[in-house]
This record gives sequence, C-alpha cells and structure tokens, in this order.
Amino acid sequence: MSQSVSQPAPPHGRAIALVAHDLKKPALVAWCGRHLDQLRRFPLIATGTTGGRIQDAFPELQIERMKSGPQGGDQQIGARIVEGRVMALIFFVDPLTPMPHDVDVKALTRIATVYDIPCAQSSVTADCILYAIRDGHIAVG
Ligand SMILES: O=C(CO)COP(=O)(O)O
Repeated sequence: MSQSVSQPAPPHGRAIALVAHDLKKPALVAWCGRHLDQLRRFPLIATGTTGGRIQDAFPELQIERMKSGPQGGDQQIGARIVEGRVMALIFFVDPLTPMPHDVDVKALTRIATVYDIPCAQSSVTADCILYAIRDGHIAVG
C-alpha cells in the first residue's frame, strides 16, 4: 500500500504576476528568494522563461507559466488582469535593450494602469507592493 503524502493546498485568490526581461531575470530571482515566505502564500503566474528561472531556483513555489513574453505571454498576463485575476504585477523591465515585442510590453503595463493594478519595475518598488499586501492595502481576493 502506498503511503499518501499530503501536499499543501494550492493558494487561491488573485495572483501575483512575475515577469522580467533577460538582463533583469537574475534580479527578479534574487528578489523572489528574499520573499519566499510571502510569495508561497499567493498564486503566482509568470511568463515562460521568467517562470522557469524562478521555478528552477525555488522548486517549492507553485508557478503557473504562460507562453514566453515574445510568444504572447505578456498578452496572456494582460488577459488575466482584464479578468480580475491579478493583484500585482512585478515586471522588471530592461529599459536599455530594444525588444522585438515592445508593443506587448507597453500593452501589459498599459492594461495594468487601466485596471489600477499595482506594478513594480524594480526590487525596491516590488518590496513596497509586498509590504502593501502584507499590511492589507491591496485586496488579495
Ligand atoms: O519578454 C518578457 C516580457 O516582456 C518576458 O518573457 P520571458 O519570461 O518568457 O522571457
């Protein structure tokens, strides 16, 4: 008879979306590492490559991965925002490298603004968003 191993229930409620351009991925992985206790309490979604990097570094996190950003992943996260399923967007943007999918990047940050979703583009601002969630200033559900 096999022994059942109890898994923690997956968190529910609105997600924290995690996205980073290539040169910023190490900074986002490091940021996640500093906030594992808080991040594991929320559903996490990410663009494909970003989510893979975070998952590799922290296998204990449950991350729903979209397509890669240039393949439509930014748009998938934008759609989740429109559906009311995202409470914060952590998007470490590389402002110095031209992106072939620049329109998608703009569309994602634009739709976050349209829906008044807190959006952080750096570690310090991402910290502020987590403090705001912790202190009840951002609705989780
Ligand atoms: O390009 C991105 C955001 O615009 C991120 O996509 P990846 O996480 O797939 O690299």
